[in-house]
Amino acid sequence: MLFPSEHIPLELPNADITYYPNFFSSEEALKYYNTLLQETPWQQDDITIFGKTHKQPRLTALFASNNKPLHYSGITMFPKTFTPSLHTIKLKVESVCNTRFTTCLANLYRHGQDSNGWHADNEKQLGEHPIIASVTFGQPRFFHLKHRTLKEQRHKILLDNGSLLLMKGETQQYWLHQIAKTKRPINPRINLTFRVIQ
Ligand SMILES: O=C(O)CCC(=O)C(=O)O
Ligand SMILES: [Fe+2]
Repeated sequence: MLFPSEHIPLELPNADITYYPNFFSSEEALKYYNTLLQETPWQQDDITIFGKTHKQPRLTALFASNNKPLHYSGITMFPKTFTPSLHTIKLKVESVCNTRFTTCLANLYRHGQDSNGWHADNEKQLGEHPIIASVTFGQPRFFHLKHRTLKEQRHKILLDNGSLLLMKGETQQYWLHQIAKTKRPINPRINLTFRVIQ
C-alpha cells in the first residue's frame, strides 16, 4: 500500500495480533456498511451446543472464491461468490497481509443482544497457523480475548468503525475470543472475517 495505515501490535503472549484503527475512512466505511447491509443474503442458522439447539444470536452469510463450505459449531455453510464490494474490500485487506483469502464469513450483530460466544477459529480446514482478517463497519463493539491456560491473560479491544484486526501465528491455538452481549441500546455492526480454506 502507498500510505500504510497506522497499525498497533497487541503485546500478548502466544499471539500475533495487529489492530489497524482507520483502515477504511469513515466515508468508505459508511458506504460499505449500507451496501453490505442491503445486498447480503443474511441468514440465521440453528446451532447445537451441549445437545441443545438454539438460533445463532446474529445473522451470517458466507462468500468464497473456491466454492468450499465452512464448518463450525456443527453448522455447514455453503458460499456465494464474492460481490464487487466484497472483492474490493478483500483486495485492500490483502494488500497489508500478503495473503490471498478464499473465504469471507460475514456477521451482522443487529443489536446488543447479538453476540458471538467464546471460540477459536481453529478448524482443521483453516490449516496450522490460520491468518484471519476481521473488518468492522458500523457500531464499535468490544472484542474480548482470553488465553486458554494462562488464566490471568485477558484483554479487550474496541473494534471501531472502519477498523481491521489481523490475527495470525499461534493466536488461535492459545487464545479464545468473543463478542459479548450488552444491555446498552446500540446500532447494528457488520463484521467480515476473511480466511483461507484450502
Ligand atoms: O465479530 C467479530 O469481530 C468476530 C467474529 C468472529 O470471531 C468469527 O466470525 O469467527
Ligand atoms: Fe472468530
